[in-house]
Amino acid sequence: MTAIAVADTNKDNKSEDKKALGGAGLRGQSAGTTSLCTVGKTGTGLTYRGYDITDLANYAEFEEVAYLLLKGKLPTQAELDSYKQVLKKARGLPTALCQVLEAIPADAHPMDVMRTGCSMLGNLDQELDFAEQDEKTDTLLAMLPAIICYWYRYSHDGVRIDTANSSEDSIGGYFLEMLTGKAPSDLHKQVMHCSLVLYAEHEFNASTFTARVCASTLSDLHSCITAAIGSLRGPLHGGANEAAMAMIEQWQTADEAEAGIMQMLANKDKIMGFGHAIYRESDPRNALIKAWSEKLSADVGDTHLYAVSERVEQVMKREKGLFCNADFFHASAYHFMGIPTKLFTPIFVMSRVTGWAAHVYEQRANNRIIRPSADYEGPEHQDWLPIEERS
Ligand SMILES: CC(=O)SCCNC(=O)CCNC(=O)[C@H](O)C(C)(C)COP(=O)(O)OP(=O)(O)OC[C@H]1O[C@@H](n2cnc3c(N)ncnc32)[C@H](O)[C@@H]1OP(=O)(O)O
Ligand SMILES: O=C([O-])CC(=O)C(=O)O
Repeated sequence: MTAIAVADTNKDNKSEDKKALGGAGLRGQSAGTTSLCTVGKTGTGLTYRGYDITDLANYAEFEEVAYLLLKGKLPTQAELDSYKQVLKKARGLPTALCQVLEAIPADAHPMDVMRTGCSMLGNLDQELDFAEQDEKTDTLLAMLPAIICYWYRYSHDGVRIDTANSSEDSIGGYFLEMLTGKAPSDLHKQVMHCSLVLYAEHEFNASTFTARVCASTLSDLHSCITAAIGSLRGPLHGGANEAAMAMIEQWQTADEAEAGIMQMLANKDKIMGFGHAIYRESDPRNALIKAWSEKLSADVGDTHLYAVSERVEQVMKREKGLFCNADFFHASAYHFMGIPTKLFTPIFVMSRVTGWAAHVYEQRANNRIIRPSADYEGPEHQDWLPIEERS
């Protein structure tokens, strides 16, 4: 009797909670404090340390935003120049890391390559004291583009690239040069700055929260970032930009796209690159990357992909009231720049490592181990059964 009464009460509480919190997934609950970012609050709804995302995306280089997140203020020109020099000098991959990357097969998932690369670096460049956190983050930020490009070029083209030598002084430009072996255009470098700025930070999203949970045990930086990469990999989070590309490239015309989306909605499929856990009306990053996608579409003489993407956006609004999140127009933008689809989410990592590291610093500065409770819904007490009496 008692057990049933308790179970019923829990059930009632749970449906009350569900109504109050809009469901599971810790939605609507504050899980800590941060001075890094607001999501869905004032202005366009996204700020980094008080600066609106539109200003940052339109006027800042990615390295300025990295500095803002990691060091707490926008850099002066002299500070920015010297920060970029530090990052540039740290790019060359250690031989032992190259050897590990060469052992990873060409059909590996590039996010697994990023995870392994980060983890291996944690063995070669150990964080022995939290006083080293800035230096370790700089090295990671500098090496993540090199890690993915070294593996990609070796496993796909049989080429060992020289990761230490590049005239490109920005992370975006360096990535494109390492990937293609050619100097990138100014247009492509501008798009990379915007994209990396948009992806840099987003409060307590799943991967950042993963990093903070790991940091709260007083673990090392590489463990926190490796864990975060694993969380970002999933298609409900960072992996959505690749999934969106796989979807839109099936369609040759906007009408075909409309029919395809209607069918997917009838099948109750999730449409990748749409919806958001926090934003209700729009994701402010969408308009910014969409504008670049349109520009790139004209630049490459695209005949259909941008039109397909726009039609998907219209149909999703009309049918479900859902809007594009940061990932949707990233798909076509990256595609127009000639970036292979499977490298889309690793670019997200190259940027978000700044937000993750800044959150690790915050967590360390005011730490209590993150350890929530759970509502138990398993069986009540059970009597022990010797193995021969079990069925
Ligand atoms: C950078 C980023 O990580 S942005 C997110 C990238 N992820 C994606 O694009 C994946 C597709 N989108 C989704 O799966 C979800 O919108 C998430 C994971 C982003 C957010 O999930 P939730 O917070 O649970 O979404 P939310 O509570 O707003 O969902 C409301 C309803 O809309 C539906 N919905 C939300 N997004 C979508 C979508 N993309 N396609 C179809 N239906 C959707 C949900 O199924 C839910 O319906 P239900 O109440 O009948 O179950
Ligand atoms: O905030 C989220 O849940 C997901 C997201 O948009 C991000 O991490 O950029």
